[in-house]
Amino acid sequence: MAVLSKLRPSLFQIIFVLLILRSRIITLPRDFLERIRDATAGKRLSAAELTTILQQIYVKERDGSKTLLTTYRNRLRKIPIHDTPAELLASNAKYFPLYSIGSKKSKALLDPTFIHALRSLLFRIAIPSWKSKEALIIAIHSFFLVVRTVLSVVVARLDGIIVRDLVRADARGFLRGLAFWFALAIPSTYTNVMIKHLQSTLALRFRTRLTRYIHDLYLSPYPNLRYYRLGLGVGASASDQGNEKAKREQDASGTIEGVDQYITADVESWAEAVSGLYGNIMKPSLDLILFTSQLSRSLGLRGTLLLFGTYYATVRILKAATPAFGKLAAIEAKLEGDYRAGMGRLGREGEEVAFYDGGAREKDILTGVYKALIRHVNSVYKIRIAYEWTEDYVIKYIWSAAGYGLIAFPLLRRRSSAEVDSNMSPSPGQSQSTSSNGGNEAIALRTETYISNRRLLLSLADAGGRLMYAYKDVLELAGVTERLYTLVSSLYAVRAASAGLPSLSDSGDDIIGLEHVDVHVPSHRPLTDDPQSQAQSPGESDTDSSSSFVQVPSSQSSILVRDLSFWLRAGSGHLMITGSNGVGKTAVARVLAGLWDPANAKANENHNGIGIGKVLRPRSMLVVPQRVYMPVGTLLDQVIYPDSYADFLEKGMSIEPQGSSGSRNGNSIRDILENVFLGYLPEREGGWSTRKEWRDVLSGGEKQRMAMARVFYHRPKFAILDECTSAVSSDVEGRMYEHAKSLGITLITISLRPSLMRYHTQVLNLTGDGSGRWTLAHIGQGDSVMTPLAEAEGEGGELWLGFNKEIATLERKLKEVDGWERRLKELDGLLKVQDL
Ligand SMILES: Nc1ncnc2c1ncn2[C@@H]1O[C@H](COP(=O)(O)OP(=O)(O)OP(=O)(O)O)[C@@H](O)[C@H]1O
Repeated sequence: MAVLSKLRPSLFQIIFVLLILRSRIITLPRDFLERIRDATAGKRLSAAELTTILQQIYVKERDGSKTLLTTYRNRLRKIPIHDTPAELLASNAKYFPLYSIGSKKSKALLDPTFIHALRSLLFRIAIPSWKSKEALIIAIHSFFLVVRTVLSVVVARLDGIIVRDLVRADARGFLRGLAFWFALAIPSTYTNVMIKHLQSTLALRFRTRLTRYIHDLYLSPYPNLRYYRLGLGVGASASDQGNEKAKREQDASGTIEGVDQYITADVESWAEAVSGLYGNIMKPSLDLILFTSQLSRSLGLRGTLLLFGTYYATVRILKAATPAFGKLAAIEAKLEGDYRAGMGRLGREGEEVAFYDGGAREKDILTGVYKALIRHVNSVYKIRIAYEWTEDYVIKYIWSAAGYGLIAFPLLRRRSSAEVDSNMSPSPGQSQSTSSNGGNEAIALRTETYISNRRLLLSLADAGGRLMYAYKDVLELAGVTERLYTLVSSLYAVRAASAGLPSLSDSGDDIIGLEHVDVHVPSHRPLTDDPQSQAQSPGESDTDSSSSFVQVPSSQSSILVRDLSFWLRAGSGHLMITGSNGVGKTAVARVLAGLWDPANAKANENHNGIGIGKVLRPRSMLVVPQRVYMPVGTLLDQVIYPDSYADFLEKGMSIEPQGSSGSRNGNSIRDILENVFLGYLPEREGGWSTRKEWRDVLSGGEKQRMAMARVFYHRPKFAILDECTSAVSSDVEGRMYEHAKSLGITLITISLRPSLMRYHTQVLNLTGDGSGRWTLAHIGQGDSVMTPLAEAEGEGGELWLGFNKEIATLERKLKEVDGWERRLKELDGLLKVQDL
């Protein structure tokens, strides 16, 4: 009762009112609620307004942040979104060096690398500061956990008191105890609900923090382009000898497989595991401390020592029986990712598979991947049988037996002292009834001690069990932590395009070109072959991990084009790049766009102005790739990509032409579509704001024309067109080329079509004989054939002489057309004379 008296009625009242408010037992009238919503969340929007908002998606704020526009119950909702500051992303890099965690001992719970990884993810990303909302939630969560433990002790005591009053046949005491019991139930249940709620909220917040952080890293703009360059082969250092799994997980090229699985499922599992783990460790630990201190009062020193002995034995037994849950969880996540990636691929390439009628083959592939997953999950289940049996046996039975022993100990001790007392005969003044009353009281008190201790012991067993589960959870968390850490550290390890090279982008905005560049297929390898130096230890985390990796030619033979030099000033002409398939034409575009670094990029360090491996990359350029990308969104989004609707509005452009049709300035999206002969699309597809799977809806040629529409919308100074009109008819292709030139766009075309040559002034031919040779020539007008600018010997030159001869022949024939027409008229005249 002493414990209960400490709880003031005012606390109960406060909790009760809070509980009622939270559970919304009192509901306010609907009209009244609507009025409150109108006042706080703004007026209801019309259908047109809703459509506009859905199209706009977000507005840009002055401070660079964005406000997401969403609708809820037909009202506008604004959600401010702040990107992770670039300085924070950069300063955190030192906390994520590349190394393989969880190595050597699979069950090593306190493996320093795991602790480092967990600390980095937790305190650098999930809880960025102690003033963050997450920290506040943890504080409130901790408060409820403490309240819960205190309430458990109170309940155990009350339990004992109720039974004691029952044994005493004290009706008033029993009813009073019952009243307290009901009163205690309110804060107890509320506390339980709040603990669960706060845990879920915390998990969600962790997930959001991590997701945003990883998005900011992964979808980094040029020059990092991590979403692209990660796929080129800068993965975690899989060469750490102890980490077989990491090795398996990275394919031969060193990329991380199934990044989507890491960013979606793994982030979610990690957030849930971490938030759950806090409660699962904190609560039972508190229980253990508090219950043990409560119990030790009645158990005495020997009993308490026995209790600790039981804890120790339990930990030893279960540790020995615990399998490597972390590893198993990580492998399961990887296999899940494989299966998910397989399904995703089929979804994307459905039509291609259907043309081949490849369903059966795809089924085989997917079944194989699924079987591997199921085999693993099954084996985990089997491994768990032995573990869970041991756990159950130890926690339920050994602990219960130890509990009985511990409870019996003080009771039997009291009994033996009572027997000593009873052996002494009662004094003559003592009546029989007094002695029987004293015996009843003793039994009642013993029952109270027994019931309270038993409840505390049961709670203790429960706490012990949960701690053991928490141990298993930590092991599983280690697996997901390893995967997430691998992802974040690999993202940090991705080197920016030509990082550290002074040459890139300093060409101003007017020149595009290459100076003595060796083009190669990039292959990322550690600077050193010594595996120990690649897998850093957490202590070495201060070193910049990104400097450990460089792009190096995988072998000399992988050089596609050697010592390539050319440049083009905006408006000074147009270049065509040609050569046979696989010779490296697109590779040249990749180097120009900064996706691939030149093989000899580092060599220009000491080259006083003479650019070796130098890329002249203007800011205003657009590359239109072979495969047209169609983003999710409206028809308008297809034209303006990668601009958003907000950017489109900012540029002051309109969808439909302004003013009369005669005074069109070509600035409207309608005009742009007309120029690529897609003017019919808005009407056909149901308007500009129609959302469809455009990849499937548009034909191959239409997609390519749409890609050209993007060029006309953005009007870059330079456009690299990589066989992006191969499915377009030659007349439309020609007109699009003419229009691009009329907009002042300097073209670099990669194509095998000789007919396109007429739109260019220079031609770069990659010979494709394995030597990396090339020729660059002017395309002459009229009779003059090409003029070599820089020439290397090879067969490519002959090909170009052939093309130019053909052009010269065609042009000669065109000149003769007038003569033929004159002759035709003469013949017509002669025939008419003969008829007369
Ligand atoms: N990411 C990559 N990983 C490995 N090899 C690659 C990669 N990208 C391209 N290659 C190789 O580089 C070579 C040149 O490719 P590129 O795409 O530049 O050829 P191309 O001349 O444009 O060919 P095509 O005319 O067929 O489009 C090819 O042999 C190709 O297999």
